[in-house]
Amino acid sequence: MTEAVFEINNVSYEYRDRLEHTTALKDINLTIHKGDFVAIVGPNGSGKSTLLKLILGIKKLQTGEILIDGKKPKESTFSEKIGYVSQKAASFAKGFPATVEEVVLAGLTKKRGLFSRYKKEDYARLDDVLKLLDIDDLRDKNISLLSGGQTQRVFIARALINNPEILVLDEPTEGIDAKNIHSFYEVLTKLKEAGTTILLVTHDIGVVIDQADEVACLNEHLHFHGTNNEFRNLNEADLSKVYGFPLQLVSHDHDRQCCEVAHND
Ligand SMILES: Nc1ncnc2c1ncn2[C@@H]1O[C@H](COP(=O)(O)OP(=O)(O)OP(=O)(O)O)[C@@H](O)[C@H]1O
Repeated sequence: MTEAVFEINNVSYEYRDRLEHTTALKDINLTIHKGDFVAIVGPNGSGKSTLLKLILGIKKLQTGEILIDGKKPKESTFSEKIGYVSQKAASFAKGFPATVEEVVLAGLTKKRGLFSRYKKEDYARLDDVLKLLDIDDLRDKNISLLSGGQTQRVFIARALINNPEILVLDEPTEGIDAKNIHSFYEVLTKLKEAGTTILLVTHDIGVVIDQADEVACLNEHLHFHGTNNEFRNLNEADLSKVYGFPLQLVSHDHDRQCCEVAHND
């Protein structure tokens, strides 16, 4: 087994305001290894985004510990090696007056500074990521004129321009059509082959069990963490238990595949 990139130990999290406390995560233990493609699945409100935000240091830990590359996040330089695409990245782009090239290059701001000029190697890397995501023909277009799927690719390119070792994606295929979802997963496969660790939050269980190496099912607690084969071999009762609410498997063709899941209630 390769070394651990993220170690999440006994992590709990509550949103607190004056009137109420909402528990988002309870006692989560999860280790993610270098080069793995891990999908985090769970129903709405199950704590997926909260867990990603804690891992990325966007939210402050309340209970437990998260180690990145064996170190506390503050002592680690690893955060520079993480590319993140948030759930709402594409919707922020509406009405934003910038071209695709400008948005993707902005991914280098942390490395190059806000006002420094980009280098020749930055433009070479820009060419590479635009080609990888098949958006090189859009480079001079205003981002606000793109479709949802194209915009999502632009934000993935922006996360990739730094050559991250880890890519963290929060529901990246939301609002994208089937054809574009397929080519999006092809990109992830290429990145995985190149050694990138991928952490993907999604509702798309059918696609995920084909693509990811491991599946983690979250619903406040971590109900299951195992290989995609172990996940695939769960029976309906187990699946409902690990997913955290009653589910019915919908089989396709002759193969028993949990391509889709539906509420029983
Ligand atoms: N800013 C906030 N203030 C209060 N409660 C919040 C806040 N953000 C999230 N929550 C609550 O925390 C819980 C977990 O939310 P979270 O966004 O992590 O879930 P999720 O699994 O990512 O959901 P979805 O699939 O709908 O994106 C939910 O009950 C949610 O209502």
